[in-house]
Amino acid sequence: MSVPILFQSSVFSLNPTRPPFSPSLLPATTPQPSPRLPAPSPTRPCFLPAPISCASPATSESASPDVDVVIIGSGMGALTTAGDLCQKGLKVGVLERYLIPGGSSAQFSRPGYRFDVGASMIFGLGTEGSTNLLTRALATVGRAIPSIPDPVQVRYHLPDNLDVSVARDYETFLDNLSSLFPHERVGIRKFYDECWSVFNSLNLMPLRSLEEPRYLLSIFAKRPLTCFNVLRFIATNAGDIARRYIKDEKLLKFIDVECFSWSVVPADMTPMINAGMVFSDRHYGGINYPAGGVGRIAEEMVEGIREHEGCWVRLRANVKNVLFDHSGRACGVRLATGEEIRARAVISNATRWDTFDEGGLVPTEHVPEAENRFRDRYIKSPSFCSAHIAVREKDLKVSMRAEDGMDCHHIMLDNWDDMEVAEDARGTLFVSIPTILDKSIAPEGMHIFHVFTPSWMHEWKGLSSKEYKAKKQRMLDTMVSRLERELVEGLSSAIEFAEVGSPRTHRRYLGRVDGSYGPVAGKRLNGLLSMPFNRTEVDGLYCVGDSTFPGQGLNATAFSGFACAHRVAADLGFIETLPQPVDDWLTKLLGRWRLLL
Ligand SMILES: NC(=O)c1ccc[n+]([C@@H]2O[C@H](COP(=O)([O-])OP(=O)(O)OC[C@H]3O[C@@H](n4cnc5c(N)ncnc54)[C@H](O)[C@@H]3O)[C@@H](O)[C@H]2O)c1
Ligand SMILES: CC(C)=CCC/C(C)=C/C=C/C(C)=C/C=C/C(C)=C/C=C/C=C(C)/C=C/C=C(C)/C=C/C=C(\C)CCC=C(C)C
Repeated sequence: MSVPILFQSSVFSLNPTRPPFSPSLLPATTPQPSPRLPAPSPTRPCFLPAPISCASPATSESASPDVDVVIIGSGMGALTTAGDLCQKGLKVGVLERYLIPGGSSAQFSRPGYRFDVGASMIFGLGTEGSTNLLTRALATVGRAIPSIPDPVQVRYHLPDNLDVSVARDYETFLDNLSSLFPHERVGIRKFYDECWSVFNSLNLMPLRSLEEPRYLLSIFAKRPLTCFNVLRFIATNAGDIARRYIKDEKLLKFIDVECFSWSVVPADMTPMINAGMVFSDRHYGGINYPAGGVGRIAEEMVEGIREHEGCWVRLRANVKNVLFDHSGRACGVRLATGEEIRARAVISNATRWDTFDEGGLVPTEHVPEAENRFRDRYIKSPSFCSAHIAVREKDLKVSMRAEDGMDCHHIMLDNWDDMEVAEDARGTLFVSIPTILDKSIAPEGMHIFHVFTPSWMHEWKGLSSKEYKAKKQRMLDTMVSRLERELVEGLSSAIEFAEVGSPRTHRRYLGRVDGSYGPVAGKRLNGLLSMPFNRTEVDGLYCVGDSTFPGQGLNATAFSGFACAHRVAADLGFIETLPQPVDDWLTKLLGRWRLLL
């Protein structure tokens, strides 16, 4: 049975009859006034260097006020950086090309519904430790949002009838898995305990910029054993550790799927630091759904940033390129409208490719040689074909109640060989039903299903409009029939409407090259240290988000946001560093060492 696709060309676009979020967040036509530099700030310390003048000859007086830092994009990486910088007393401007903030963590509305653009499985909203980075990001702007704990991170429906629930409680999860592989009971515990060892170390540290030597020296001095434990794992991948303890090939395949489900690469290519975070935090802080939808996090961040004097967020502000002064230092941005905004530092939350590739934000003559190293090591991961589906509960033949055992997140795979990308929706199928946790995001009696499967841009190129629509319909039908067969009987006749997004949709609405989920290692790399940090080789230009250490994921990009804010604040004189020559020398030394890895 074929499921009708409604609004299919406008997925992620806004319903004009319903504001996407509180009206106070609607695009500000006039940014809040910010004093021109070098206005003294009460929090600005005496070691602040003289302001840099951005004297682009082609630059006329900008209509917008100058800021300390201008940020391109409003993904979670950008908003975390902005929040932390505002809190440190800097004047920050955020420019987002789309109508809603949050990038892949935004939400779009249809009458009565709030759909999460990206995944609904949220790490980092816990209350304890130092790795609850979304909670911490919200706190920088004085915000907190209620969240709903998810008792099961994910339920896997895998080949060979392997059905595994990842319970919030660690021991319950180990028991579930060990009952399926009793001969590997010891190995299973050893592998996941190693993940805890990484996590416990990270969770003891204040998480800041790893390219700021004063911070690094201070945490090594305070917690030497913890740091050496992190160093022990930082150049390894999860597959290496899993193989050390586990021999059963089917169990190793399960661990591949466990890694692939968030890193989009198998365990051998997944950095152990990230595996340690994900495989432990789900049992520590847990997976928590933000009440009202994932987009609430970005909305609250924006409201909080706007409350800081001189800080602003502008929507519908498409940055065309970065501006440079006579010395080659990045000193502002030019919008598609021709408007120019000057800043002492520029941060790009666009992907590395959208920042540095031809036609990107940085003109070719300013692209540093060092970018070739990134291109050589990292490739774009595939994008997704996704469907946001509104479903009538009364027409389903299964109970959708958590109490009856229905989980919010599922991963389905019919054939081990199809894990990475299989054409026509045969690959890994990701399913989230956030209304199981939060009924407020859909009308009474309705559910939201968000279903997606990896898909490459090239499969969607060169299609006529009719072929494009037909392909979307085929993908939707395949995804729905897989789901109906394995989990939700009656689904196809309970669908009110569905909106399908392709890699082309993700490119268009999220501004991500080829709609990619993010960078993945193009060849086997040693762990995480070769991933770029936030500084670039261009003076005054920084990157934040999933193209920087430690990669994809909201909590990961929030880490990159805190790290970026720390390094930028240090470079602009808002945080005390080691004396400049020593700071420079040690940072260079660290950079050289990372090149050897
Ligand atoms: N469960 C989860 O953990 C979860 C859920 C959702 C998203 N994610 C992941 O979160 C990460 C978030 O990523 P991120 O912070 O790197 O960013 P992002 O891609 O989400 O956001 C980047 C933002 O920059 C904007 N932008 C790009 N170019 C621009 C330009 N020229 N001018 C103005 N704005 C521009 C885009 O419109 C977008 O809003 C991704 O890895 C994503 O896959 C994870
Ligand atoms: C010398 C040097 C440099 C150094 C030294 C040593 C040290 C000190 C180090 C340190 C380090 C650190 C701090 C690190 C950190 C890290 C971190 C924080 C990380 C994080 C991570 C996170 C992550 C990765 C996450 C992720 C997540 C994700 C991606 C998710 C996703 C999801 C999805 C997609 C869902 C799907 C499913 C369904 C729907 C079912």
